[in-house]
Amino acid sequence: MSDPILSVAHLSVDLGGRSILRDVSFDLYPGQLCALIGENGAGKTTLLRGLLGLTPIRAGQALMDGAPAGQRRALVGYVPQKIAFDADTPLRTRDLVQLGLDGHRLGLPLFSGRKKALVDQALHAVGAEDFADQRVGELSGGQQQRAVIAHALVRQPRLLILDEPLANLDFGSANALVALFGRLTRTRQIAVLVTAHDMNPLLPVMDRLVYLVGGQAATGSVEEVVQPEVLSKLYGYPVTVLRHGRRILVLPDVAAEDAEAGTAASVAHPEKAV
Ligand SMILES: Nc1ncnc2c1ncn2[C@@H]1O[C@H](COP(=O)(O)OP(=O)(O)OP(=O)(O)O)[C@@H](O)[C@H]1O
Repeated sequence: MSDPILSVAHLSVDLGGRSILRDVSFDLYPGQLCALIGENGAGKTTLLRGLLGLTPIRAGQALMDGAPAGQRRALVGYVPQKIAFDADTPLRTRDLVQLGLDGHRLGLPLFSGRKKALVDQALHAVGAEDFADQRVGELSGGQQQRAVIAHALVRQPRLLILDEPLANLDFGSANALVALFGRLTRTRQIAVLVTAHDMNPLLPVMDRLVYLVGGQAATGSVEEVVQPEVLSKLYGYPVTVLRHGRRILVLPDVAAEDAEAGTAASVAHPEKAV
């Protein structure tokens, strides 16, 4: 196997005097899609910002292509959370994608023919040709996501990072985007890191999983990570894993909690023991 494009080892981050991430480790290789799953406030965005060198790391390291992550931003296409455009934003999809080239190359302009070819390639890669000349503010949520992904892809990054790209999308649009992530990973052999609250939509394309709970992570394949023992340790209380068809649900293990409470009650009130 080739070298990892991203290697995170024992990463810890503090913010505002509070520990937000503790001892997070995982590797990501070209041609792999990794889902970073966690509830609100679990630390997903903080982890991404640490990787990008936007938030200081307290301990551990994040290497991109062997160098400290902040020094390798040219390798990365980043789509932050919650990008929205006003209906009257005077920018076509094509212009937004081209900004991905121009914004980083001031003083070193590309020839316009080459620029147009790169923009067309990125629009094609995300299936945005049909709305390339439409204003971004007039696009649907799913189309806007495609537009910002094309913007991030236009410089042909080796690592694509997407923060909550499925938020607020209907089922069909989310599934179409997930299929797009799978295609980009395989055909371009790039590494893709996607954050989400729910792992289910991403299961069909996911190679690796980083499951974050309160700043601590379990990492590996879905089979390795989504196990009651692994997740119970992470949550700090018993959880059960239910599989229904291709869907997975992680729930507090009520039976185990009741049993534990029963034991505690028995100890506290031995006369009640059966
Ligand atoms: N600049 C900051 N200073 C202090 N605390 C912060 C700062 N930014 C984030 N936090 C805290 O860090 C924790 C993790 O936040 P983060 O945004 O990384 O979580 P998240 O998993 O991305 O959540 P969400 O899914 O809601 O976006 C939260 O408790 C948040 O309040």
